[in-house]
Amino acid sequence: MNESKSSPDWSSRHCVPCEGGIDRISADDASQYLTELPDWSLENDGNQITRKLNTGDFQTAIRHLNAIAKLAEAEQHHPDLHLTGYRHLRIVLTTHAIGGLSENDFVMAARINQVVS
Ligand SMILES: C[C@H](O)[C@H](O)[C@H]1CNC2=NC(N)=NC(=O)C2=N1
Repeated sequence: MNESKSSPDWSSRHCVPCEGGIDRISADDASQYLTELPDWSLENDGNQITRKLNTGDFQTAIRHLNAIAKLAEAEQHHPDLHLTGYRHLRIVLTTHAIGGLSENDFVMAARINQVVS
């Protein structure tokens, strides 16, 4: 395992436009990356990462949702956002263009952590 995989410092990076043509990140590498992002889990055979945020109330959930939407537009990488039970937010990241995980998903996860903290 190389140094960049153990300390990628995702939050200092930005998403790179992706329209395919790159390899999906393997489930093994994704698990390693998630040691830096403990609120996130690997799902769907290693093709997506998710975070659940149980906020205190509807307004807080909407505030987080709007902050994530603004970030997604700035980075041009867009998570699926599920708001259920009026205050439970589930965030799903995958790279549609490759049908799996790219570095963009980990950059977004780290940046989402910053905007919802
Ligand atoms: C060129 C630009 O990166 C693409 O259109 C983006 C837009 N946002 C995206 N968001 C996500 N989650 N996956 C993508 O493949 C994707 N593609």
